[in-house]
Amino acid sequence: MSRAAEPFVSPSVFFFNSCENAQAVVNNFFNESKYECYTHFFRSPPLSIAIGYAVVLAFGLAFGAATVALVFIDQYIFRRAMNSEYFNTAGRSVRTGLTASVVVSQWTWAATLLQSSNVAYQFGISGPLWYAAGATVQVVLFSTMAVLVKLRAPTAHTFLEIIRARWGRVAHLTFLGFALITNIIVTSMLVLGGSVTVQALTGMNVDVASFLIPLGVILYTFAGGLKATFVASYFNTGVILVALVVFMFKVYVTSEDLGSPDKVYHNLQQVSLIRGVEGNRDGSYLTMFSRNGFFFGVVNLVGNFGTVFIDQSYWQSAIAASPTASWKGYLLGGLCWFAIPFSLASSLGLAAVARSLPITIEEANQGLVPPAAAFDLMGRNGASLVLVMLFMAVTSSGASEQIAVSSLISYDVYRTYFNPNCSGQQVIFLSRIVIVSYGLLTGGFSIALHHIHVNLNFLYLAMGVFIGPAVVPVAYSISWGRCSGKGAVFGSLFGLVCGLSVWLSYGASFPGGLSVENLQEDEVMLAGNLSSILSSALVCTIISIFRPDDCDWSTTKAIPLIEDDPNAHIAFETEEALEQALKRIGIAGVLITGVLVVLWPAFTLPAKVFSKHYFRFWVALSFIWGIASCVLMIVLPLIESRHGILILLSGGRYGLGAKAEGEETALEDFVVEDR
Ligand SMILES: NC(N)=O
Repeated sequence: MSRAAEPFVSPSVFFFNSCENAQAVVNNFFNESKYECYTHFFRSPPLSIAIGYAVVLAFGLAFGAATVALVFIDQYIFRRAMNSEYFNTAGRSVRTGLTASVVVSQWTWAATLLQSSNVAYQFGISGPLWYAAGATVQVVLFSTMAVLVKLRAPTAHTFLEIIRARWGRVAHLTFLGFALITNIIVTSMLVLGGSVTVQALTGMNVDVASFLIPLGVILYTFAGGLKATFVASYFNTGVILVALVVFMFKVYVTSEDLGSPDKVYHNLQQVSLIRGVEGNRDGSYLTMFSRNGFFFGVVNLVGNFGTVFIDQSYWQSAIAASPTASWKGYLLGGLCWFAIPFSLASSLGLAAVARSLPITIEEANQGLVPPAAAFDLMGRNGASLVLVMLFMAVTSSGASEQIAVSSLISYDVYRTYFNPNCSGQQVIFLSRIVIVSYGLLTGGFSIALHHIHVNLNFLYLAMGVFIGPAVVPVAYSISWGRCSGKGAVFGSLFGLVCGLSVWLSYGASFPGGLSVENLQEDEVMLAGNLSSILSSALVCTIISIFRPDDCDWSTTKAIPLIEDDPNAHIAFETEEALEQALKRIGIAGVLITGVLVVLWPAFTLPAKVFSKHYFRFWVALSFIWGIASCVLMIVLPLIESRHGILILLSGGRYGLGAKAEGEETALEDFVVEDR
């Protein structure tokens, strides 16, 4: 993180090591012989390069082949016509369980696994909570947007179509810029985090890994469109959550070196005494009183509003869901996702501290805390499991990003500005070209970022400065009829200029002037992120109050389809039910947000530095949340699609009775909500 977060050594404790390079030795306060005189953790890759290629290539190809097979069954056995509406919206009928599972997999980035443990490693127990809470609330609040899209723009394919229908060309182009920047930042973070970890664990060249990782994703996204990514997402989410449970049990139950909350607690206390955390109460890793943890929490909150609200992939999943599944899927998905950073970082991130592993700040900022902890506790099996988990996260989120960008280019560039009367087949053709080109391009971006020494931590913290200004105007586009196009455009551009000016000038004021290190300081990131989102919100709101729009949503309801889609026309009763649910969904979102980012952190403050009992309770909570999410995300989509599975397994002999005259196919049953 920043220099301010560098640990300090308590003067009351003397720690000796007899190494020749004593000054450069990192941690190892418990004198573990296997880490004697280590100056960094990854001296040599724990896995062979062949395993790296096997995971990156074979997994990618296997997923690609499985998805192509599913698409084949759907098209040729169940006679599903792949038109452009279906390719880009999955038929607007996906069920709650699968929607939630897709949300979990889309929102599980390389950073979710890596950066969350980095903040646990640097700030202690506050890091996992701030990471998880600060990135869950956006998904939960987005459930309101998901309902509003169904009510006010049921035929939309992208959120930019809504903006164009309301505010016209200038606003459309402005927010198209923000949307593409968001997708590029997110995809680069995915590929960069993935490739650096693949290199550390297997020795594969980062550039080669950056190029190969998007390839398998291209294959299945290319073949099956949005639904293919949804089916793959279900498997990815399942694997990630099972791996999470394995790691939790290893750290707190079965490990010979740790193996119980009490042992972890004892070691964390020892490390706090030897190398306390600057800005934490008593330098302890066991407290929510953490200045830099709090700064990170705010930056995390701001940045992630951008990566949900301005990322087409979340709008796309909302559009793809059936009306009732849209908001339920986001609420459930957000709450289940919480477990991934919280439980994983409370296990692997804290284990890295409790074992005093020789992980340098540079390695931590590259995202190497979980691979190091997993390798330390479980040897090659642990390293392999992290690799698979990471690959699952990168491929499923990467696929969503590819399909999101392909929709933006197809609908908002090609159809809007070049060929308004284009056919569905032209849209599918272009979508596929974009999927391939964007996949390759993001490999290139990630290589470039690596070569200019921009790491995962920097990108993660800086993203809100660039995309934060678009958050409030985009949210207003579907929720506030009086928000004007002028307010939205001026507000977002003003916010961008303001955020960048504050960030760059504040960073330049530190000794050494403008540099990546200074821009990465916690308070600099905090100032830049807050200026971006708040100044934009203020200007957009003030202009809209004085020069209001008068939107009755007729233009957004008239966004044209290319081929007809019966699910894009919402029945009157469904519309009424959604209107009634809207208020409750909004209240639920606000309540959950209040609990996660205000009440929960506030209630931990009286505990000051956690007692052993309090820490046991904390660990128990992370176990319950992790296991419940794992069971729900694996079982719920299966229960919802039991008819389809029965039909498929019995070759069509059983299960059709549940459907009216076999009106839905088996594969549809995996995703289709009862209407
Ligand atoms: N998706 C995130 N912010 O981990």
